[in-house]
Amino acid sequence: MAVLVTGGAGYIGSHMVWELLDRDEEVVVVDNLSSGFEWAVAPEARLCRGDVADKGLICRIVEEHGVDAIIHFAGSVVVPESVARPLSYYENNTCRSRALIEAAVESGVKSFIFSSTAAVYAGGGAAPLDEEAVVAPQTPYGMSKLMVEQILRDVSVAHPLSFAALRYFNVAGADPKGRTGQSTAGATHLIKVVSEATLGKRSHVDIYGTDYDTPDGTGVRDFIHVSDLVGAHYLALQRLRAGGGNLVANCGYGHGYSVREVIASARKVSGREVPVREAPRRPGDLASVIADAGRARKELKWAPSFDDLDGIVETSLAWEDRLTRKNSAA
Ligand SMILES: NC(=O)c1ccc[n+]([C@@H]2O[C@H](COP(=O)([O-])OP(=O)(O)OC[C@H]3O[C@@H](n4cnc5c(N)ncnc54)[C@H](O)[C@@H]3O)[C@@H](O)[C@H]2O)c1
Ligand SMILES: O=c1ccn([C@@H]2O[C@H](COP(=O)(O)OP(=O)(O)O[C@H]3O[C@H](CO)[C@H](O)[C@H](O)[C@H]3O)[C@@H](O)[C@H]2O)c(=O)[nH]1
Repeated sequence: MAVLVTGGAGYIGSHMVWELLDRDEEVVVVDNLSSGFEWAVAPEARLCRGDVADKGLICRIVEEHGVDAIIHFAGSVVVPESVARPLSYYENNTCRSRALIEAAVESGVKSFIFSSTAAVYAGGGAAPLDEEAVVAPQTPYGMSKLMVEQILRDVSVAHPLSFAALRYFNVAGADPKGRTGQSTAGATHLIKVVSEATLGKRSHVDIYGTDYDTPDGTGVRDFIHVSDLVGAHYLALQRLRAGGGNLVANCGYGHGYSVREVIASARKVSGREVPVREAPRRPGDLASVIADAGRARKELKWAPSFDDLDGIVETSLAWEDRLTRKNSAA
């Protein structure tokens, strides 16, 4: 029995691979390395360089390795880019996922876990969003993911395939053992940007908007540590293998921190100055996005271990530092 992890050379996927190996699972990775790194894949996993839409490749891997479950992280992830290049996002995130699901059905894979996102919700209020909140993606990125959720729902009715679609809120931090982290240059995620600025890899952090209706005027987000996130995927895998049925569930902690609080945390944890510049609001940003993750806690018995902003920032800074030394040694 083996687990196929698509996008296993990327940020979240590379953590998933370590999580599975730590639990003695056999792991095969399919990644086209469009934004991932070969070195990010744990050496004990088998990396097949290729595209998730290559049905021949997927079916061959399923057969050769006895794959019983697919965890599908591969995709394009930059929200503003999806607004500028919608066709490319619908192609990579929706059409290629459809092809992968078809390969899963044809090769008899029974369990499928999909990376969905809080970007499927309309959002807007300050209250935590549960899975019954209004779903109305504001960007092609969010819609490209919601369409895959619907494909999975329909396919699971017609074929013996069960799925979990996990809707991530703001994923951050890095493996506490320092084995992997967020490595993409030019990333736009707040905690990555703050980590780079703290270590002098950027001149400053732009604070996008200081006049939101939030306690300190800056945007508030529910930051979930990547290790807790992949832990939820492992629980979802166990549920599906045990015949537990389909699940759509939010992944977040249920409370948020503002942009200023994140910057203050980086200053505290590092003891360094973090230069900031107040900037206008970023188009499309909401004031506050918080998860109600009651369903994941109830259905998966998910109990997070890293719900601590300073800890998240600390692991992110540690990885950033490691990455700097790794890149300068190369
Ligand atoms: N990072 C977040 O905050 C966040 C939030 C919500 C959802 N997600 C979802 O989680 C998943 C992983 O995100 P990430 O942050 O690790 O991104 P990432 O860019 O680090 O990883 C994506 C990986 O997929 C690979 N890939 C892309 N298209 C492929 C294809 N067609 N075939 C094979 N490989 C392909 C890339 O090379 C990369 O290794 C994505 O589906 C993303 O939409 C991420
Ligand atoms: O340099 C920066 C970067 C971000 N921000 C602010 O920090 C907050 C978080 O922004 P991110 O870009 O880190 O994340 P988003 O909330 O925009 O989006 C993230 O969460 C979404 C779900 O809500 C999707 O999952 C998406 O993939 C993921 O990038 C926002 O208020 C943003 O304005 C700054 O002030 N400066």
